[in-house]
Amino acid sequence: MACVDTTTAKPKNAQPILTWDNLNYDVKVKGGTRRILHNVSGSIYQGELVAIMGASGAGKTTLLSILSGRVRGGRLEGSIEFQGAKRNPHTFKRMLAYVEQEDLMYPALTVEETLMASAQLRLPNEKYSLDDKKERVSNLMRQLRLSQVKDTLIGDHEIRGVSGGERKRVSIGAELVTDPSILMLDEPSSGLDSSSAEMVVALSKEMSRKRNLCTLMTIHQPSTEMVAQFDKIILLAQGKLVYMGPASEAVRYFEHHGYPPTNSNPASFFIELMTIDFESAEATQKSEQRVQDLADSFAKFRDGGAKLPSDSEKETPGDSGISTVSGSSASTNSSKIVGDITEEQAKLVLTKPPPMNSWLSEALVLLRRDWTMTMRNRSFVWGMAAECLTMMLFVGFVFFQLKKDQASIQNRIGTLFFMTLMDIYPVIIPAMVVIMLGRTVLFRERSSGTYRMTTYFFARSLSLMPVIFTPYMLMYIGIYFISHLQYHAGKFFIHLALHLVLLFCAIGYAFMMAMIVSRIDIAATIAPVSLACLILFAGNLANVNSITPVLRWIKYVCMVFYTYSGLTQNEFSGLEFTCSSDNTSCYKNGAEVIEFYGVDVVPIWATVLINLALGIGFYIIAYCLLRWATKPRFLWI
Ligand SMILES: Nc1ncnc2c1ncn2[C@@H]1O[C@H](COP(=O)(O)OP(=O)(O)OP(=O)(O)O)[C@@H](O)[C@H]1O
Repeated sequence: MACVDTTTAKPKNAQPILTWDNLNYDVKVKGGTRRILHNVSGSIYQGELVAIMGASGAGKTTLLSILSGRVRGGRLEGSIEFQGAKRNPHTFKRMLAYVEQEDLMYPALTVEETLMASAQLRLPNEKYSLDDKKERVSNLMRQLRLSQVKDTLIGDHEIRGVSGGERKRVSIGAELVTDPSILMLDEPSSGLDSSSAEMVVALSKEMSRKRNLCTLMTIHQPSTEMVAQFDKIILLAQGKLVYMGPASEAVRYFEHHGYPPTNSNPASFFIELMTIDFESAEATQKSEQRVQDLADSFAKFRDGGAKLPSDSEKETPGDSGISTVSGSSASTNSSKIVGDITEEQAKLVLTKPPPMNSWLSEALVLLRRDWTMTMRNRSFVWGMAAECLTMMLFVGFVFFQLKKDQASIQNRIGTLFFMTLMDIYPVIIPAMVVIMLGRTVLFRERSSGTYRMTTYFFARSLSLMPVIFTPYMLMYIGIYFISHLQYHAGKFFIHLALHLVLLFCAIGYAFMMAMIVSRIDIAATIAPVSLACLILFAGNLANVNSITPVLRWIKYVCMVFYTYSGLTQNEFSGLEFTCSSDNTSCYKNGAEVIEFYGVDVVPIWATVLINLALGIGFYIIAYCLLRWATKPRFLWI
């Protein structure tokens, strides 16, 4: 009797693109460890569309994460080979396109901008001109049926954008813009209506065929039509492999092993078989036993050569018909492609690849992308402008046209201190939120090695500066003249320089805080407290010379202290004040005020330089934290 191999359904003479052997994965749980995957082995070929299916908690995402090299924590055993050799982590991620369950993209970019940024960052300029990249993106949009929404924003729960199905296709497109060998998708149908989910699966199949790509996806409960699209399925139950082979043979396999189909949808039938019933202790034990039997049967079946008797009517000598399921097109293509690995690809497997493009080209692409996003963040841009205009009018008219009497001393000090605080609170917190909003996309892009961290850091900081510096400088110029601070060109420019440097520090501080704390709500609580501490040492609320020596040093790392000190010295030096008979104490000139407030410890030029150094220090710390916080800590075998 003719038999068919149902575990691999491999194209003749083809080498698998990815093979995994005896994968065991354990995680720490309260009171010990829990095994999530048990001795899972398998292989996939180019041109195949493969689904990992199983009930919730079966270990689908875990298996996909391990195969993609993105599993964190726990203990991993076993081996994985890419194109017949041990994987090189640096190069594997360039050959792999990984689409996470959540569509992690910038909501303020359009579909075309998102794909174009991916093409510009991930395709080498040496090989592809800008026009080539545009053409590639345009073809991709056509293939993924996205052309009609190319100018629509990606969107999120706040910004109206493309539909869920379209967003998923953009996520796929952003990964397929290069020519990966393997596409992995984690639950691509989750959250989509049935027709969008079917479209995603159908397009994945089309892409696999056209590009000779191996596509592996986890999927919870596909429709009958979707199951029919898969070349191969991998069924997991409680982390155990219960079937791996052609999708079309799965029902027959279970029937042959004593489980006749109970549902017209094969996926529902498989899930029923593999689900643990928690209704009662007896039901749980029975279903756990069934899963164990299924896993044992499959292990035995595979060890015994994985042959199912073929249907007599289908039987053709020398050809089971099964391998055609896994890829009539795949079979021809696979053997061709495996032999067709370019010299360049072969080299990549052995060595760490150089960055895709030059530092400058990468930085310019990111700067453009970040600038577009910043300018589309209307609440941030207009919020900054409105805040500065309001404060200019408010502060300017509270401290309107200051005179030279004794009351004006307090008012001048009030104006300068308030202006210093304005550089801090209203800048740091919104800037921190804006920086943190892109964290998830940053993690995704770093995991796939899309760009250098230095270019990201440069672009992100630079794109924020004009939006903050411009309204703030205009506000300070306005207040300066409305309040009538000393009309002296030198003093005016020093005043602006002191603010500019403090704003530079504030953005660095915001970056640092955004890297220290991973959640916006926590950051929004910690940042004001840390700033309040700094403000205490600014020299206005407490006389810095009278603070206990144990804490007095803090003023030397307090950027607010330097700016306030510089502004006060700049404004008061050279001023003469009038005294009237009502004044119980009287400052005759600015020098006396400066001395009384103890703000002359550091000369003005030094306050500017020290703040510049502190600012650079914040950026350096923020950069180191960025590298550390976003460093992929994946287990690798
Ligand atoms: N790091 C971990 N620590 C503890 N338990 C974990 C860890 N990772 C995974 N698990 C557990 O392992 C099991 C498998 O998880 P996994 O996310 O792979 O399942 P899944 O099949 O993808 O489920 P779903 O369809 O619901 O997403 C689950 O019970 C999960 O709670």
